[in-house]
Amino acid sequence: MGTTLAEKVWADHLVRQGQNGEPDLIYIDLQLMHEVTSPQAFEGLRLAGRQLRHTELTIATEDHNTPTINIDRPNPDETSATQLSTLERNCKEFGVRLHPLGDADQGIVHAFAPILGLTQPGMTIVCGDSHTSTHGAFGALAFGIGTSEVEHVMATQTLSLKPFKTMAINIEGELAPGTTAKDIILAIIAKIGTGGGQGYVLEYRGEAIRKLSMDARMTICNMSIEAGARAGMIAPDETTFEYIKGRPHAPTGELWDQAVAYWKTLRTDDDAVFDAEVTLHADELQPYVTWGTNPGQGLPITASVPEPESFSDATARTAAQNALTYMGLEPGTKIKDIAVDTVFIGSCTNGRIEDLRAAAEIMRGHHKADSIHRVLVVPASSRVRLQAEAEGLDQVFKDFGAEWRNAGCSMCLGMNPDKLVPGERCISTSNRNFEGRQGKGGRTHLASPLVAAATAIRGTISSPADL
Ligand SMILES: CC(C)[C@H](C(=O)O)[C@@H](O)C(=O)O
Ligand code: SF4
Repeated sequence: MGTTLAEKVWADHLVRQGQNGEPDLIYIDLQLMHEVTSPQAFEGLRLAGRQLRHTELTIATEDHNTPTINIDRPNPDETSATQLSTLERNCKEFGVRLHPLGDADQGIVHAFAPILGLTQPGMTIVCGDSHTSTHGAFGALAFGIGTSEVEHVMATQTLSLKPFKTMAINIEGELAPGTTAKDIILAIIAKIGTGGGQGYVLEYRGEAIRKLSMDARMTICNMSIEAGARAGMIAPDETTFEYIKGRPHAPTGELWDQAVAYWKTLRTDDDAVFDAEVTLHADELQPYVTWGTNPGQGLPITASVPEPESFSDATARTAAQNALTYMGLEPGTKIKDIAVDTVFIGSCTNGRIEDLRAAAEIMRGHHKADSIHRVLVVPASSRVRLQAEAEGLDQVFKDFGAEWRNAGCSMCLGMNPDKLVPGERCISTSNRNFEGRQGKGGRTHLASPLVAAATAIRGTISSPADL
């Protein structure tokens, strides 16, 4: 019997196979790092008097606690300032490469690495961050780990793990205009639920996936964790190789040819069997928007806020009831009738250059609705910011009445000054709509950059087709 892509990458990194139900020992090719989940790991190494096993295989950036304006001034938040200075001190002491705030390669951990060509097919990549699944878009086995595991990887370059189960997610057909990778993943999570992927590596396959750019594939893999999965992967193909070629860390010359030859073997065999399989038809998809407080509580934009009684499952019913109370929504309200205060375009889900281009395309020649309080456009990495500025997108955003910011996690989560105030309603291109996620009492509707941009023009949740 053949094997799946995930199983191939796993097998190629097996240091020692676990006996009698014990976990396997897996080699880790790359560890990415940020300020939030690294301090205790460094402290652990320090206390044990250890060094990194492979200093060159851990690379850090600053993203969660960084402000996105006045970055040359002292951080206004003391805790954030301490987090950042601690990372800087730790990286210096242990010799870890760091892209700090102000560096041209600084950015959200899941955005800066692919841009540098650090993320490559067939690698095992870890980070103390759940959205590490993003890197699976390249056919890497990439997943979030806890702080003690971060320390373990630093010390040994390995991890002790039980193999993941495999799930195929087939996306057949083609996306209609106005629908995007974000709608695919929101629809998947709405279908399988926030626990549907638990224990699995998801492999996204099918015609719609093959046609997606790398930026779009990253959007999909990014949110695998929101379905509860350990990781998400897409088999590498010409689109992948084309993206990597010529990037600073991409192999060159003969090594490039060897790499591509290996990467081409990284696909699920025709006779391989997945532990589970789900199919979705891209051509039937509409733009998706969440109405609740978990990423699975999403619906097509033309739907109405559901009645909690419509859920047959008691837990789902209570969850819907609580979500509606928190979100300040009445059942039966058309999603398109919901007025928002704030628009956030950014994050490791949708802050890449193609997302900004798509948003700018819609905003060009328009101005934000008067009822919209603020529109934040935040590039996922400093390279994306530079690229956008070279293309004049920053001017389009500014003319529109949006704020053009420096790179970072920004309003994706309330760990930096970009926060919602209680009751503020936001349409956001990020990946989590949990209570308080974007600031205490803030209300989040997840959507694509196209929907966010159209909403900024009309003031109520809208798709480009409504313009
Ligand atoms: C802070 C970090 C550990 C966290 C994560 O693991 O994902 C954050 O990035 C998030 O998106 O909630
Ligand atoms: S942008 Fe959001 S989801 Fe991504 S790493 Fe930052 S906080 Fe986490």
